Amino acid sequence: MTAVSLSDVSFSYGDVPVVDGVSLDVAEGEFLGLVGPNGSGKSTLLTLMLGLRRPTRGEVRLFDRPAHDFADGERVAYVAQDATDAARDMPVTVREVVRMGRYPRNLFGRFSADDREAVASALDRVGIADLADRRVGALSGGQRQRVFVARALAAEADLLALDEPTVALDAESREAFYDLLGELNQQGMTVVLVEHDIGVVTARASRIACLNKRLYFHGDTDDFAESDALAAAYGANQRVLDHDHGHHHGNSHDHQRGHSHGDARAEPEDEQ
Ligand SMILES: Nc1ncnc2c1ncn2[C@@H]1O[C@H](COP(=O)(O)OP(=O)(O)OP(=O)(O)O)[C@@H](O)[C@H]1O
Repeated sequence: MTAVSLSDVSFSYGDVPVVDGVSLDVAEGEFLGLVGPNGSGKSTLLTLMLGLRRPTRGEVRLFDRPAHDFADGERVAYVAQDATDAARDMPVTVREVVRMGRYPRNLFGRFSADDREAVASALDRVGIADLADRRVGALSGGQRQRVFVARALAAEADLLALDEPTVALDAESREAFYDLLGELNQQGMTVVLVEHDIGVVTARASRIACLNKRLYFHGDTDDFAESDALAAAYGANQRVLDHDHGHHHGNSHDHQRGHSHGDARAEPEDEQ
């Protein structure tokens, strides 16, 4: 089955168009990397995919139903860009956050043995079982991201959507986190990941969508490296070099400045 299907989707904030005529499908079990320059509409497209915004034109379907029909937390888990910042001040434990995955609409429900088992198993799968009783605010950024993934697993989500989840992490933690996403994808989870570091995405994702308001590329990761879509989407004056795995990048400073290097090699073009 198709997890997400976008047909000619456009979106404007007021009269400012930010997504223009995007059509693409995400198959169940796929790992899609959504890349593009800052402000290219990636986060907006992700929220459209999840039915959190309605397109100004076109249609979005999730698991063969209109995306906006989905209840909060139903089949889909979303780790927003600022989720972990907000969590820093929450006076709750790791276990309590993961439990929320069991009751997206009923935080005060009674927990069955099944629920307890699902929470324990989710904590275990993301490797933070030993942190279950710690306060979320007392964790590292990488550990906190795992809490949100565990909550998605406890909710038995079929689609995990993440928006630049490792921006605040150091290089080692981000690699470990993406290894985890890769493992979950191997186990059947559909993953859609917005990430500005093209090298990281091409190392993990099976499919790439490259966006700059419109779609410049959608296809297999291997074909992306060969295509000139990257240069076209990022515009002239943007030189993309080989990814240097030993080089630390991807911190918030990098993020604001622009883009890290990708495996894909491209020369600037005159387009735009
Ligand atoms: N709530 C909003 N109201 C008005 N304009 C917005 C809003 N959110 C985003 N925008 C604008 O829409 C455009 C696309 O933003 P979006 O956050 O989707 O891009 P992005 O590719 O995810 O960017 P980044 O990589 O910087 O996170 C930008 O020009 C942004 O300023």
